[in-house]
Amino acid sequence: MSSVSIAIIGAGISGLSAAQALQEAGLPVHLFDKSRGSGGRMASKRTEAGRLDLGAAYFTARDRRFAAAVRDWQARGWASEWRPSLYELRQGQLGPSQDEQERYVGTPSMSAITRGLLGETPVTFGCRITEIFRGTRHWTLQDADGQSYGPFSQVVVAIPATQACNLLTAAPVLAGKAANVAMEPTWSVALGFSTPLETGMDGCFVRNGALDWFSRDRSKPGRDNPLDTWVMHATSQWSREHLDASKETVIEHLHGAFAELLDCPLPEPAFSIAHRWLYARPAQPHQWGSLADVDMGIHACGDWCLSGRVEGAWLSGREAARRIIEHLDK
Ligand SMILES: Cc1cc2nc3c(=O)[nH]c(=O)nc-3n(C[C@H](O)[C@H](O)[C@H](O)COP(=O)(O)OP(=O)(O)OC[C@H]3O[C@@H](n4cnc5c(N)ncnc54)[C@H](O)[C@@H]3O)c2cc1C
Ligand SMILES: NC(=O)C1=CN([C@@H]2O[C@H](COP(=O)(O)OP(=O)(O)OC[C@H]3O[C@@H](n4cnc5c(N)ncnc54)[C@H](OP(=O)(O)O)[C@@H]3O)[C@@H](O)[C@H]2O)CC=C1
Repeated sequence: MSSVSIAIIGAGISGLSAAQALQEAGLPVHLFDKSRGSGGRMASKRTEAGRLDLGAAYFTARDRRFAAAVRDWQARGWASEWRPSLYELRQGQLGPSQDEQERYVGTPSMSAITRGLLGETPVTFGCRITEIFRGTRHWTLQDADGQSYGPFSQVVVAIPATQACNLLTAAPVLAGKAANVAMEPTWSVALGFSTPLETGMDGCFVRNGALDWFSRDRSKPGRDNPLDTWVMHATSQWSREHLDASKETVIEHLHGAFAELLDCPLPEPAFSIAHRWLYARPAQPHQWGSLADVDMGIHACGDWCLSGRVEGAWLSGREAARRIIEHLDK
């Protein structure tokens, strides 16, 4: 086996899932991420109201391999089951909508899972990769400041499709597939209240107008935020139509939609924050697993290759790793 590292661009759940599987097979990896930390859309934002899950609110585990990984994360204290009191808006009426679905969250915040998976893995943060070149045998990466990294035996591109296609030019078939995946935006807003809201709801599927979903942070296990914080996600359509709205406008609008829906008085929030996810979810899910030119040694993975959720992203990273290991074993 080669002692030259495998480069993984993106330290979200798909990149880290690939990294873990490759390292378990004895292959050295090096991760690159443009952010200051791991997690991507599964990260939590550090705010004056505590750590807030402004991206993925929770995840489910329907695949047995992913369910086994989640049990391992639970045993390590990185994740717990979340049993929210769920509501739904149906024909204009809010009502309880409990189900048997098991849902999980990172503890004490969503970030704990990717922090745990990252462990001691070599990583370069604050590094936006802009180009990937293949020489006669190896790959070289270049970042936005013109700095080069390499050599690498293989490259795994584990970032949203819209961004991935720019890095996949060495493999035009892969670049073409990524270019055809539209990613939808999501505006996310958190509001914090000094007095806890008097409602029995912990989470609510709204899917109407501006609001898609909202949930109460303190109903999740391991949270000890000083305020009663609520995170709301706008629908894809509303987010698209308000893509360039100011954060203040978005907060005001989602606050208003939340207040109209609630079954209790809503005091003025003591804290508010908005975050725009430009590439939140693929418009249509694909069942590719991962994309690869195995002979060249270039792979793409992420939620857009499989289901558009945390589970799909994790499975896609595993699949990219499996194909690399299989090819090297030949
Ligand atoms: C608001 C919102 C709510 C969601 N809710 C849920 C939910 O309830 N349940 C669920 O299962 N899923 C949910 N999701 C989806 C889930 O978060 C994603 O499916 C999953 O986290 C995607 O992981 P990933 O590794 O494919 O990509 P990402 O998490 O996007 O990771 C990609 C990483 O690559 C980095 N990167 C990008 N470009 C470059 C570059 N050029 N160079 C270096 N680094 C780069 C980014 O910084 C990022 O860290 C939600 C997403 C959003 C935005
Ligand atoms: N905003 C984004 O960018 C974004 C949001 N995503 C949301 O993530 C969850 C995850 O989906 P998953 O399949 O893992 O979870 P669920 O089984 O909880 O939800 C799937 C959809 O099923 C409906 N649903 C589920 N339970 C109930 C319930 N008790 N009452 C009413 N409805 C329920 C609901 O919508 P649909 O009926 O299918 O329209 C759920 O959305 C999911 O919420 C995504 O919207 C993922 C990625 C990006």
